[in-house]
Amino acid sequence: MVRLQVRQAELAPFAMNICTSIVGRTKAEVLNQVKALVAEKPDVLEWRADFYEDLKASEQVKALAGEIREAAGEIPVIFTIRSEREGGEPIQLQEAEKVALIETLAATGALDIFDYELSGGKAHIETVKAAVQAYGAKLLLSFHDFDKTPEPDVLQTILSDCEAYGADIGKVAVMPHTSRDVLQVHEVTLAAVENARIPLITIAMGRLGAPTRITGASFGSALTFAAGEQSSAPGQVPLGLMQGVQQVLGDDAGRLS
Ligand SMILES: O=C1C[C@@](O)(C(=O)O)C[C@@H](O)[C@@H]1O
Repeated sequence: MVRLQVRQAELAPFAMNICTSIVGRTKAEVLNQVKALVAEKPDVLEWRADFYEDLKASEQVKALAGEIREAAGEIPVIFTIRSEREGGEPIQLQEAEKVALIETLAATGALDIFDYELSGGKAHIETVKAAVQAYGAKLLLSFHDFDKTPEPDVLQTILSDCEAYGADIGKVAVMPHTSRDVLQVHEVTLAAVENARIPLITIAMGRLGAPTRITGASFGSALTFAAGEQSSAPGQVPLGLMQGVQQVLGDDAGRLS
């Protein structure tokens, strides 16, 4: 099993690193959120740039990425433009413009990991991968289904496609409707991580799926997303609570007896 190497790697294999998302609409909101979140010491930050109001102004986006980097210090930052079809905010960019923006941002060296959706297609994935990896950042290929939990064989294929398409990290987030759906996310993860050579992140969203955000490490998931000032997807546990839980799960100070 491959672990995501960030700050709390020593907690593995019992606990997960925790990521929290910046979802500001304006520059001021983004920077205020970064400042507030950094003070809470998440292991990873995600800039959900689809929330940002002016993605078309690439020079401003570049400058803002630099300011986020500076404020984040040592905390790795994921750059994400979640598409509307996969649960993101409406944006003004076409797919090719999104890819071009990622290329521009990768070259700045300000961001550590770039999330790109598998549904963007092979050609775009190749372009993003080349740009991101050329500048020493990591490619995270992702898949989201806000309506349902796909069948286990479909989920399995999606996770192996992430690796086959050259990702450094793979991620799926799906919506469960039954407890069996939740169990399937864990089962698929357990099977997938046995063969994977990259870290995998799996999430069942919503209230029903919330246990996967807490106990994912036991089944091989590498990272969990917790709510910062605002949540970025349904079912996220507040950051402070999640830190407490993962700390207890991950340390060997005898708090679990
Ligand atoms: O892909 C993910 C996972 C997520 O959707 C969640 O369910 O926590 C939250 C998103 O911000 C992130 O990009």
